[in-house]
Amino acid sequence: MARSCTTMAEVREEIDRVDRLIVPLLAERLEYIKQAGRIKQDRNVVRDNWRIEDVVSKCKATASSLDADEKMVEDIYRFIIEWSINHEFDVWDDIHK
Ligand SMILES: C=C(O[C@@H]1C=C(C(=O)O)C=C[C@H]1O)C(=O)O
Repeated sequence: MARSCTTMAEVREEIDRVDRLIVPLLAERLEYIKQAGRIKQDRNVVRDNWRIEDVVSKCKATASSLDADEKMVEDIYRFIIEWSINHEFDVWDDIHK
């Protein structure tokens, strides 16, 4: 799947290309987090532990199907989800102030 590179310039070109794919997806994901903060009626359900584990297990399954590093994916997703929950709390609090 990844291109075989022979120079660091090529490696960095590919990393920059991949990052230009990842960042818009992170931004789109965050738009849905904002909508969750608008839709949820109760502050107590902003953090849904069942859903956190559901997201992590689905992402690990995707990583596994690609033969990618499941632990890396889990660690990054747990960070993204915690960041998202903090942002969702900010959105919720702003709407209900
Ligand atoms: C978006 C939600 O809110 C939170 C954010 C999640 C995420 O970043 O995927 C998952 C669970 C929630 O604690 C949700 O409940 O689905």
